[in-house]
Amino acid sequence: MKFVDEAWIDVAAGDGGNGCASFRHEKFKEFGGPDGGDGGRGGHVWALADENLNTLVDYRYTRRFEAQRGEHGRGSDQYGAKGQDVVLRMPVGTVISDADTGEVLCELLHPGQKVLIARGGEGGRGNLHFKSSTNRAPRQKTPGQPGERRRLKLELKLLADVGLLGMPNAGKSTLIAAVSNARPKIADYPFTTLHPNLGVVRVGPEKSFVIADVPGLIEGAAEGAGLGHQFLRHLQRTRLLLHIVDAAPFDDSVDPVAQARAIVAELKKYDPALAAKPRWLVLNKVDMLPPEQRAQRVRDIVRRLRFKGPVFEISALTREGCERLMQQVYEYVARERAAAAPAPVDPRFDPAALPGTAPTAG
Ligand SMILES: Nc1nc2c(ncn2[C@@H]2O[C@H](COP(=O)(O)OP(=O)(O)OP(=O)(O)O)[C@@H](O)[C@H]2O)c(=O)[nH]1
Ligand SMILES: [Mg+2]
Repeated sequence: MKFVDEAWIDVAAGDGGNGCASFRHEKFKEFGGPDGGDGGRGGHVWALADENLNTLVDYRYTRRFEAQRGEHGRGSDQYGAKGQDVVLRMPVGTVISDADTGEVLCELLHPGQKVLIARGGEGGRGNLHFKSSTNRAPRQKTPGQPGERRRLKLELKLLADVGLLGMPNAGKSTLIAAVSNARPKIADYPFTTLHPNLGVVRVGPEKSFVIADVPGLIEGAAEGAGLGHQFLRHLQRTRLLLHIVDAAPFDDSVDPVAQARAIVAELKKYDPALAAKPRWLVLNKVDMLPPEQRAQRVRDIVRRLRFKGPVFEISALTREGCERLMQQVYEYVARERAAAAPAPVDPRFDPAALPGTAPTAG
């Protein structure tokens, strides 16, 4: 399932340092020549495609990036130092455009691709360059040029790493709302979610993954019951499924184990490959279980399901256990990403054909 992650940032390259007007002062020499050095170039701002990143969520926290200005030139032929560059790491697949004009500047397509997004100002010239046969003592110097400033829009189309699976009302949307930036509709009636929702879960700086909330599945979905199972195709490219089970159904006649089994049966009917995907059992609504019965009820469900994989007890409502679950999901996803083959390079990509993308020597 495709999802667009967006961010707006302001970038400012460094201004160039000013050139200097100065004259040599030496003992016993009345007229020293000009010795004012040039200002240094301001730092550039670059975008760098990093295969280890997969969302732009970090750019929602820090939105302004400034490269260092160039140093001013000084006397005694001293040139100002260059300002330091800033390199912004972004996921492969990020499209960078000018937020004001809408013009697409570039698309980061291969890991390691580096693109100049704001050019540092050139340094000014010192008076040592202005010496001529007619002017031995020039006072001219030029100021540094301003660094480029732009407002950029970053866009990334991405795929969900993790899918939520479960009966209507199990609490899938409540969970995604508790842990991610997604704000789906939540209600105490089945089939509240009619369309898949995606959210970005951030567990730390540059540590995030994408989670998909799909409409609830019921027994007979393969034959079209409820909303059917067409939504399951959105889960096919995920790396992990979280099977959300309501561990404390309001109606006592509802058995969480039977509900969980029905989901697995539908999954198998839809696509055995999907059923074979890594799946963790997430028992939700544990806040509704009487504390003295909780451990026993959980053990019972797991034993009767003969579930062998990881089991989590959470309350999407009170958020108990949610953070720990997301940490573990992140670690799992990060390991899977590292093991996956690097993304293939798009042969259509030609940096020269795109405006503003030709990396210049920095
Ligand atoms: N007590 C309690 N209630 C919860 C918990 N999680 C969800 N709920 C409630 O359960 C109801 C259904 O939650 P949703 O998140 O809409 O369920 P869903 O799985 O997305 O349902 P569909 O979109 O219909 O498939 C809502 O009234 C939630 O407030 C929980 O951990 N504890
Ligand atoms: Mg829902």
